[in-house]
Amino acid sequence: MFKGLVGLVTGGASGLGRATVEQLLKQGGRVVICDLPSSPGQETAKQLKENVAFVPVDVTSEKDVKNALQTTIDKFGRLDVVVNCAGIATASRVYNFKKDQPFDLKSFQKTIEVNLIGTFNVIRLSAGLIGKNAPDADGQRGVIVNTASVAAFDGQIGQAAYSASKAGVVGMTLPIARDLAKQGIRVVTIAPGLFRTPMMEQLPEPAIKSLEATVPFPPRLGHPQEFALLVQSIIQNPMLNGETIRLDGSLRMQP
Ligand SMILES: NC(=O)C1=CN([C@@H]2O[C@H](COP(=O)(O)OP(=O)(O)OC[C@H]3O[C@@H](n4cnc5c(N)ncnc54)[C@H](O)[C@@H]3O)[C@@H](O)[C@H]2O)C=CC1
Ligand SMILES: C[C@]12CC(=O)[C@H]3[C@@H](CCC4=CC(=O)CC[C@@]43C)[C@@H]1CC[C@@H]2C(=O)C=O
Repeated sequence: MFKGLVGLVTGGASGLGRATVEQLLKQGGRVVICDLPSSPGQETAKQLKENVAFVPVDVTSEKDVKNALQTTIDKFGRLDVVVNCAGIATASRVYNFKKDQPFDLKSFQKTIEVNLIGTFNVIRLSAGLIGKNAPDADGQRGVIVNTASVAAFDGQIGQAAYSASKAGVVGMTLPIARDLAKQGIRVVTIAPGLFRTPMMEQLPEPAIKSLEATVPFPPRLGHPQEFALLVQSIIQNPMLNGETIRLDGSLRMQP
């Protein structure tokens, strides 16, 4: 089923995105990695060698995303699957009473811009291309997978911007799935708990250890490959659509 499949993965140079790129390639797919010019995307594509291309993309830019889609067509001739992993994590309380300072509005806007609007930008621009595929026996033309976070549901202190951005991704999942249903394009969102990636590794190891202890089972950070396996299952299972799936070892984050 994956043989010849063409995927585009945003944030594909690192963490959950990179694991997804590797899994799609392992299954016989071809992949376009979209990530910031400053990311290790070029080296990643070189390491992975065949059936992979890197395109420098800021997901908030219409021009960049259109360019990535054109490269996808030029190199691989079609697009079947989009996986949106690009994202940033920011943390600040709504008001810092010690410094007598409100939340910086630019930081709030940037978080929404990348995590929510960037995801929407990629979906809106790629849907037309996926819709050009001939339908399979089930009428399916392709799949879009988004990445939210459990912070969309149990946002912690300091996560107003991050949680709002991820809740937006959860909120748009069903309406976009409905918008694209007639074309046979499915839309599913994954809400990961805590995964060991460079984003998580910004935290000091003792903080990571104490976070791990809050995960009921298995009491550890998720491996990025476990995220990639869920992406694979979503692609394989035609009944999954319009839904957000928590992937969190039953974690409910504390305030
Ligand atoms: N690691 C974790 O525990 C969790 C991660 N997530 C989400 O999963 C997604 C992937 O995160 P990780 O792999 O952990 O982080 P990461 O920091 O390892 O990877 C994120 C990638 O997104 C890219 N990126 C950032 N802004 C971009 C932009 N404007 N345009 C294009 N690419 C951009 C970065 O360059 C980076 O390569 C993010 O959306 C994150 O919010 C959600 C829940 C938990
Ligand atoms: C986003 C997430 C939870 C966080 O808020 C942190 C982030 C790792 C980097 C961080 C460093 C800090 O000093 C403040 C907190 C945070 C922004 C975490 C990575 C994954 C977490 C998540 O999405 C959980 O669902």
